Amino acid sequence: MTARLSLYQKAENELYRMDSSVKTKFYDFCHQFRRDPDHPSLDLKPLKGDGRIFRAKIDRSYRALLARAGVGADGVQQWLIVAVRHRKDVYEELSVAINRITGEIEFVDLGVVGQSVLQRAGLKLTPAPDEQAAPAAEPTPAPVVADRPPTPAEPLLVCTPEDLRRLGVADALIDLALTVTTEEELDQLIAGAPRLTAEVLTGLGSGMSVEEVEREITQPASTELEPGFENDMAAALTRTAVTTVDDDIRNILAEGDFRAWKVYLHPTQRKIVERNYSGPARVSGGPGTGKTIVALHRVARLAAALPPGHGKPILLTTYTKNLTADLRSRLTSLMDPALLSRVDIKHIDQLAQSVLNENSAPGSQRSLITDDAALDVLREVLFEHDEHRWDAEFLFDEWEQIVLGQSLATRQDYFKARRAGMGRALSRPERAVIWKLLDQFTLRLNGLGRETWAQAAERAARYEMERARKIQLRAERKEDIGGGDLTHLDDNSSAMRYLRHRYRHIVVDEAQDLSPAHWKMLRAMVAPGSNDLFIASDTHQRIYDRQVTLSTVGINIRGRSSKLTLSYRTTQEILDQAAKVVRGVTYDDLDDGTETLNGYHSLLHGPAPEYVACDDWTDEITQLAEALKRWRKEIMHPAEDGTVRDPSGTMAVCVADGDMAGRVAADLELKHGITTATLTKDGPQGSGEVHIGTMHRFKGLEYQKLAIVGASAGILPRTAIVEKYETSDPKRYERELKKSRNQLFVAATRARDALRISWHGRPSPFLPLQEQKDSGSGEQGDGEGGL
Ligand SMILES: Nc1ncnc2c1ncn2[C@@H]1O[C@H](COP(=O)(O)OP(=O)(O)OP(=O)(O)O)[C@@H](O)[C@H]1O
Repeated sequence: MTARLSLYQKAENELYRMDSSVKTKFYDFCHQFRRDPDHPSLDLKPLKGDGRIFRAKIDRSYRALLARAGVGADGVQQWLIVAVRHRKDVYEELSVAINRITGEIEFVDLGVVGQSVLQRAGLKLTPAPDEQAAPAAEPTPAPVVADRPPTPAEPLLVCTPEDLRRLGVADALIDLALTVTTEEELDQLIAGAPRLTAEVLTGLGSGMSVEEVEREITQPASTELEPGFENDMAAALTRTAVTTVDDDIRNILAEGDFRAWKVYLHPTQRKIVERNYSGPARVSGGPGTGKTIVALHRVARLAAALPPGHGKPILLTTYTKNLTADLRSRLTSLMDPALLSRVDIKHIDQLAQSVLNENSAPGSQRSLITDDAALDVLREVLFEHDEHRWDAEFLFDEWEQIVLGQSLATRQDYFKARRAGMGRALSRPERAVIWKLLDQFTLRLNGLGRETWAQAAERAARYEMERARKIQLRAERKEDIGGGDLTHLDDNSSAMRYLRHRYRHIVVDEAQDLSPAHWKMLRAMVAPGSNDLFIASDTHQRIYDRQVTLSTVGINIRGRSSKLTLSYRTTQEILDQAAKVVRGVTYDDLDDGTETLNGYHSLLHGPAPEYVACDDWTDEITQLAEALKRWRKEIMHPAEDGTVRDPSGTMAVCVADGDMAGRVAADLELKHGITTATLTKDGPQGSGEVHIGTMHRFKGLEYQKLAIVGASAGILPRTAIVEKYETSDPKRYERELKKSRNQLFVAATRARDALRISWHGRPSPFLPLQEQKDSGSGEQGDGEGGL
């Protein structure tokens, strides 16, 4: 090897989209280049704009654009492939620079900036002379000033060149960005810009202030550059998201961007993964911003830093069973098997069950009962006591939120308990009656040998807290006597002597849905200290009625919170609409603060979501079937190299409840010949092409094309359930509405390229239809009852 080659992330993304014949030739090119960059077949020549950029031949039509990136520690010349272009798209006005904020190498190609912007800025691009047609090379002063258009329009961004410089926009794009006058121009500039520039401009374009962008986008991406190495390309290369081109690259290219998340982390993601936290830390961010990816990489990093040993000192947990299976399979493909064996991967209820098993005599375990079945038991108790002041739903909520939520063990505790967020005030005598009823209810469950999931979690938390208390007590006593053995303690059994916290590190995904009991259990399972808890969550996606303030359960994340804003999943068009579903509603940040979607954006673009008003159920299903068939055709359209994609599992239909899921599946199969698979808690059941499930089941998943069916008023939110709270318990009513709104938000953000929402009757009030109408786009038909 006489040259080392790396591939810039943007170039790799471009390659994924190219015909496979170009990919094969590119691979051969890399092979040749590494052996001998000066081989005549490669025809390596400098471009005139920036002395560091060269172009070389991949084949007759395609060129690799390369930047010299210094010499490695072993003396080998390093090159970075910054782009792969058709020869007619190669211009002289290319530049590479080291970003002053991130310290990364950035490549700027003015060729991708829109013509109107270039013209307004007075720039004209100079095509690079192609080797065959090239006249004798003449020095080309770049860029050339062209005629300016007569009437300059108002610039879109309200900031100064100095602001943009401070925010980290690439120097070559600062003046251009300030000449942009329309959103289309800004989008085009963003699409071709280096990553930090794109994020900053998107943030400013979406209305964030310079200060907000600085705080939420620039600061998290900043790196302290070693003095003296600020302009060192070799040092900058180590900070840049690149793939080292070796024999592995062929597989990466063959697999497409499916593997991209394993290879690269965005600098903001990488920072969050690699930071050393002095205590619990949290990453938040809108759907698809890579919170799960960050959590997985964080596990891998923590595992790599473990001292040698056995056992499983790291816990990776999440809320549901199918997400746990997904985390396991992704982690398996990310980590070395030896390190993976040090990670315990369990969903939160499974974890609680293992604690209860450990603490119960054989055969004495209670079996679990669903909330609906438990509610029936409570109804029986109320009936027997001829109690009508409160209905079973109200008391069940009181029990889960207040009694279990705050682990209240005695009547006195309940008298003193704060009931913030609960709609109805309760006097002391009322509390006395309620306590008695709930006591009867839990005794009844106990007698049946049953308990709810929430109850099990609360019991498990108590066992774990007791265990943590013993560990702490022992440690304190040991410290008091200056080390030594505690032979004088009452319980000096070996079980006690070797009692340790279960985990060294805990990583939690989809944390917004965990209950206070879950948090107490987790807190007690890991010793307080550096890197103890790492939490990934988005409270806009909270779809169970759980609320927690982490600081009240001993988890202090202040000063250790970070936010991701770039969606890798959803197009900007889908994201805009989804964000409107939750706009105007306040969300907590799992602590005392609030969380917003400010700066949430995507660099991907696609068609606007479709809103479809239908006449009735049959019409809705018929139109859905037509859309699914159209999508299928699009997915199976042969690629340039003739390959055809398998559409299985790329499309999904999301509905509000299980009954509707069954009806949609039956109608699609029987009336329209479309095969389906139902999403269950164990993943998709059946081998059909289109996945169908309730909104709860879509948490954490993603599909290329997604349809939401039955988005009608009365269903979203379910009037029959929420209506009764409107007057009797306004706070509960608000909570129920929010839960339903969040479900729609989660469902809509599962779509990658195409989203279609349909209803019959009146549309759901959560759909952003009025704005569609006002802007005169999107919606088809106007639905019964109007909007
Ligand atoms: N650095 C990256 N490079 C390429 N793809 C990425 C990167 N980070 C995330 N992705 C991709 O973006 C998609 C969303 O990622 P992920 O599921 O981690 O997001 P999330 O924030 O957890 O989403 P949600 O909150 O909706 O569950 C996935 O397909 C993932 O592979």
